[in-house]
Amino acid sequence: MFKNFKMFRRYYNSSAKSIANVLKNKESGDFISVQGWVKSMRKMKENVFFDVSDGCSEKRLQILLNNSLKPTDLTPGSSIIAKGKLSLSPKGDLELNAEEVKVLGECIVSEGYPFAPKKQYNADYIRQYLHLRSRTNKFSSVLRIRDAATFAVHEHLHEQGYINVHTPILTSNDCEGAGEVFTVFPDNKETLKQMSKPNQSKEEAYFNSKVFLSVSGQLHLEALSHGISKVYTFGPTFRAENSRSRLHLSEFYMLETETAFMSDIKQLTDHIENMVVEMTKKILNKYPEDLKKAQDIEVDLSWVNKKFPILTYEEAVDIAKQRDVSFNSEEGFTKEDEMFIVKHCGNIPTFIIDWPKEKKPFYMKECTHDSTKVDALDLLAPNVGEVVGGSLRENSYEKLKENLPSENLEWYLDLRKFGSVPTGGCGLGFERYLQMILGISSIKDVIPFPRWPHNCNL
Ligand SMILES: NC(=O)C[C@H](N)C(=O)O
Repeated sequence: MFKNFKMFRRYYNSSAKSIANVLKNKESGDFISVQGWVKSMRKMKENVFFDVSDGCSEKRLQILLNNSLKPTDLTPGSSIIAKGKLSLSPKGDLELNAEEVKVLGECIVSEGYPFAPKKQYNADYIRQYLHLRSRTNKFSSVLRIRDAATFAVHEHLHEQGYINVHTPILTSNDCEGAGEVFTVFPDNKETLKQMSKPNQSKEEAYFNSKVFLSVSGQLHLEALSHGISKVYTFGPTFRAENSRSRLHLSEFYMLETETAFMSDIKQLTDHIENMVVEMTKKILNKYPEDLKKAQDIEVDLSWVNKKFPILTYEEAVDIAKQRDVSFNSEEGFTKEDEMFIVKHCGNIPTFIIDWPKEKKPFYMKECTHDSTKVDALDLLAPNVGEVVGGSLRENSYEKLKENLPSENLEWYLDLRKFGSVPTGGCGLGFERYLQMILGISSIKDVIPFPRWPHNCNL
């Protein structure tokens, strides 16, 4: 069977190669071993044919095995390791003529395996099996695109000279001031008893102050941007919103950047536009197949070659009034308004700038041309509405002191005393970005284990 001893050794000593690697680097006649899960099977007179995927790429390898060698527990969904010689199928694709197939774990369909081979299931059905979701073709493509987008974030920002920093998850500030925080304190009664001082609430016993899961890394990022001028953080953030909508999660990932020496809102819109476009182009170029497979609907991404429109808040209000004459600017834009505005601007992600001060948090910089407005922005995207929020930061010590919401933030004022610089920053909702490029309706379908009210069992 083996032409010489060297080949024999190579075959039996080689550890299994990834399927993408085999298809890229091996050729007909090579002896290999691969491992993965059986996706579908066809039994013919002499041979059984089955497709194997290891999930690390969208690629599959067809394996053919003589019926006499077929293990009885070889079924769709089982995990296997196969050894044999590559050859070309009649269609010209590489396939494996297996000499040995070992089933590592049988997929016991009778135990209630929820996914039959080749059947399409809708997202609501698949979501009932979060622990088994990565077995489906669609969700494994979503996960690989999520990984590609993560990589694109780091690659792009490093190309632009940014430094990645880790901001804390436990924090005593509610950056956005919206009161949507999860409070953290020890569960252990003994620890609480030991640590509580008289008249102290149990929420304050451990850290001597109330501590929350971070709603945003911004304030810490601002602190770091005063020594390292271009920084970003990319991690989980938490919001205790009572929302079960298709666009909200209790735990989501946010990419936040902070740039020192940034003093014009145009610099910030350019930075965000560049970031969103370049990330998307990287994914489009490197993972076209997975992108197509992960998309719920065909998404028009031609905006990567267009300029993002910029509207003032007033202009956006005028557009929203065309949809609904009774638009109430007190209540702000609804999701429907946001979608309408984006559609009105040609389904290209659209910035809204010059926001009324009372609609935005304390840290945003007053516009020089109008003291009732702040240099804030929202980026609205097709399919999701707001995907990025950001602003120039108020760097006047006096103005900031006047508006500071809590004494806990004295340190934040220090930043304006010691080598203060104008800075600008933003936060991109990572899952909403994925929804936007994948046309996926529910945010719960772009994150492996979504958390939302009444749902944190797995
Ligand atoms: N870093 C940012 O500008 C994001 C902002 N703090 C937000 O949560 O919307």
